Amino acid sequence: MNHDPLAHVRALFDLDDSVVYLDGNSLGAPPKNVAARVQDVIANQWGRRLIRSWSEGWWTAPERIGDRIGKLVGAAPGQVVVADSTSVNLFKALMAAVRGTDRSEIVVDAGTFPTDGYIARSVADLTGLALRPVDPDHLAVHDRTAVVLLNHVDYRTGRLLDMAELTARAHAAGAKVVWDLCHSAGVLPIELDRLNVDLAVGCTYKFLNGGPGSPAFLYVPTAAQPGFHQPLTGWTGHRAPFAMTPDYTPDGGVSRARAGTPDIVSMLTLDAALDVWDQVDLRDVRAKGLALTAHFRGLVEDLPGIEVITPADEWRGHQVSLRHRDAESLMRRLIERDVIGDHRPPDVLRFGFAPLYNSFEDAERAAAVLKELL
Ligand SMILES: Cc1ncc(COP(=O)(O)O)c(C=O)c1O
Ligand SMILES: Nc1c(O)cccc1C(=O)C[C@H](N)C(=O)O
Repeated sequence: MNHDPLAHVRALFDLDDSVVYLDGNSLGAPPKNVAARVQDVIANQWGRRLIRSWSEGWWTAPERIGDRIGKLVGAAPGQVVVADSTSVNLFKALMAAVRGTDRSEIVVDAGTFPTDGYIARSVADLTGLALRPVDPDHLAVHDRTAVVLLNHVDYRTGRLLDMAELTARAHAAGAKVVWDLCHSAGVLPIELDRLNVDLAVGCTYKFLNGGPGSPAFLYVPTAAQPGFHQPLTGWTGHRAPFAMTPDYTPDGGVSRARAGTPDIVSMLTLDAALDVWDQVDLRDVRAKGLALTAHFRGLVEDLPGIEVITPADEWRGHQVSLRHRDAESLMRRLIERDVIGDHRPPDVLRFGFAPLYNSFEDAERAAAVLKELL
C-alpha cells in the first residue's frame, strides 16, 4: 500500500512509539480522547449531576451506543444493545434461539473460542438438546438443527468464515445462526441486516478499543425482537422498569436483551473510544488490514521453523498466526524486546494488526526482531 489513508489516525491513540503493539485483537489501545471523557463522567456526570445523570443519558446509553456499533456491523438503528460480556450475551442468544424449538441439536464450530463452546454446552444441558461440534468446512445442517453458533474470525488461525454462505446454508435447513463477531467487528465490513443473520454477539475491547472488560454487544434484528425471549429477565429489560411491577413484561424492542444495571463508566469509555470511527471508512480499514498482514506474512513466512497458519487469501481477519515449536518462549522474548503479540497453546504465535494504529514499520520491526530471535 503506497498511500496509507489511515496513517494520520495513529496520532489519535495514546501509544508508546518504542513499543510495537500487535495485540489489539485481544486488548485494543486507548484513543487519546478517552481519558478526559472518563474524567468528565466521574467528576461531572457522577460527581455534580449524581443520580440525575440516569435520566440525562445514562439509562439509554446501551441502545444509543448500540446504534453506533450497529453502523459498523451493518445493522440499522434499534437492533444492537451494549450490555454484559460476550459470554453472557451468548447465553441469552442461544437460549432465546432454541426456546420452544421442536429440533434436537445445537451445532457449534469445533475450533471455537472456548467460552462459546462452554456456553453452548450449558445451553444444551439446560434445554436437553444435543451439542454437535463441527468443522465449519464440513458444516452439515439438517432438519434436527435448531441453531448454529459460528465465530466469524477464528481466534487461533485468523481464518474468516463466509457469513453469507453459511448463514444461507443454515437457513436452507430451517436452522438459526448466531455469529460471534469478537475478532471481526471493527476490522471489516459486516452486513448483518442484508444477510438476514438471526442473532450476533461481539466484544468491544479488541478492535473497537473500548477498554479492558468494556461491555459486549448483542444484535437482535427488529423482526425477531417480539419472539426474542432471553432467560435473564432482569428489570432493565422490562417494558416499564420504573413501574416496578411484580410481573415481567419484556420491552418491545432490543432493550429486552438487557438484564441488569449497565456499567456506565465502562460503557461511556467505549462511547468515547468509538469517536475514532467517525473519521474512518471501514473499507479503508479492511484494505489496510489486508495489506499489513500480507506484508508481515511476506517477511516471516520463510523464517526457520515457522509455519504460517493464517490463510493467505482474503478469507482472513487482521492477525497473522505462526506455528513454531518454541512459540511460548519466543513470544516471551519478543515481549522483552517490546514487540507485543501473544501466544496461544500449544504452539501458536499471534500477531494482531489494528489498521487504525499499526503501521507497515511496525510489521517490519516485529519481523526483524523475530528473525533475530530465530
Ligand atoms: C471469539 C471470542 N468470543 C468471546 C470472547 C470473550 O468473551 P467475554 O467477553 O465474555 O470474555 C473472546 C475473547 O476473549 C473471543 O475471542
Ligand atoms: N478477554 C480477554 C481477557 O479478559 C484477558 C486476556 C485476554 C482476553 C482475550 O480477549 C483473549 C482473546 N479473546 C483471544 O482471542 O484469545
